[in-house]
Amino acid sequence: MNRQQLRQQLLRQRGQLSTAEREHAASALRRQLLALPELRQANTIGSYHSIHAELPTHELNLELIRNYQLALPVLHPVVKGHLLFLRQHERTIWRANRFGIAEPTLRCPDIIPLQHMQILLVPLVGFDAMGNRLGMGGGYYDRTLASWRKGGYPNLLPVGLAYECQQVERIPCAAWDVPLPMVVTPAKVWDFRS
Ligand SMILES: Nc1nc2c(c(=O)[nH]1)N(C=O)[C@@H](CNc1ccc(C(=O)N[C@@H](CCC(=O)O)C(=O)O)cc1)CN2
Ligand SMILES: Nc1ncnc2c1ncn2[C@@H]1O[C@H](COP(=O)(O)OP(=O)(O)OP(=O)(O)O)[C@@H](O)[C@H]1O
Repeated sequence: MNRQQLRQQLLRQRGQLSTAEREHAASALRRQLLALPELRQANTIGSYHSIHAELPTHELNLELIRNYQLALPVLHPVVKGHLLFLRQHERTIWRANRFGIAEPTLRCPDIIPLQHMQILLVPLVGFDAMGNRLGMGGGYYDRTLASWRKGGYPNLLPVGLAYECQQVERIPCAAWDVPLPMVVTPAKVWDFRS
């Protein structure tokens, strides 16, 4: 199965989860994630607004913002295929981007560079036992993580969030794919670093 076929199959499977199953998974994942020792040392966390059948992140983001500075992705207005991360605050004005995802309106003082984050939560469509990741196909997070992979942000831990059903035996990967060091599912913390 190629990447596109695998993506379609995984999106179909994910789409079949009921609302109750999704909410239940989100609350179990929240418990796993908030108990991570790596979160104790963090002060700035990059997250995202879930869309479609993605594991819901709304409650998680509400909890995170109580204790951390939270940064949310914005499609880069100039550099195509790239993301910027913006600090969320009480005056943040939201708008839907071209994928229908709510993002903060761009204000330069709100930009948080990746070197100032300790944790970056990453959406995914599928992952395998090596931490390889399959996303929505835009390459946004691969570009975001390209410098991290080269050792650019030694204090940043990217963490994929997924349902159990998103795990597959093997993701056929491309040269630009950046394997994740950690994936958290409702049942388990997958630490691929050791
Ligand atoms: N919640 C969330 N935010 C994110 C991402 C993500 O995967 N999830 N992205 C991760 O990179 C970036 C946006 N990338 C996206 C790429 C494609 C589609 C999308 O819906 N594409 C098709 C449907 C694809 C399909 O069903 O096969 C569409 O527009 O209808 C959405 C987001 C940045 N923000
Ligand atoms: N570091 C990079 N530099 C330039 N192009 C890249 C880079 N990473 C990915 N791309 C391009 O992005 C496209 C989509 O990549 P891919 O299918 O791996 O996306 P994805 O990981 O599924 O999506 P996302 O990261 O947005 O969730 C590819 O055609 C590839 O050429």
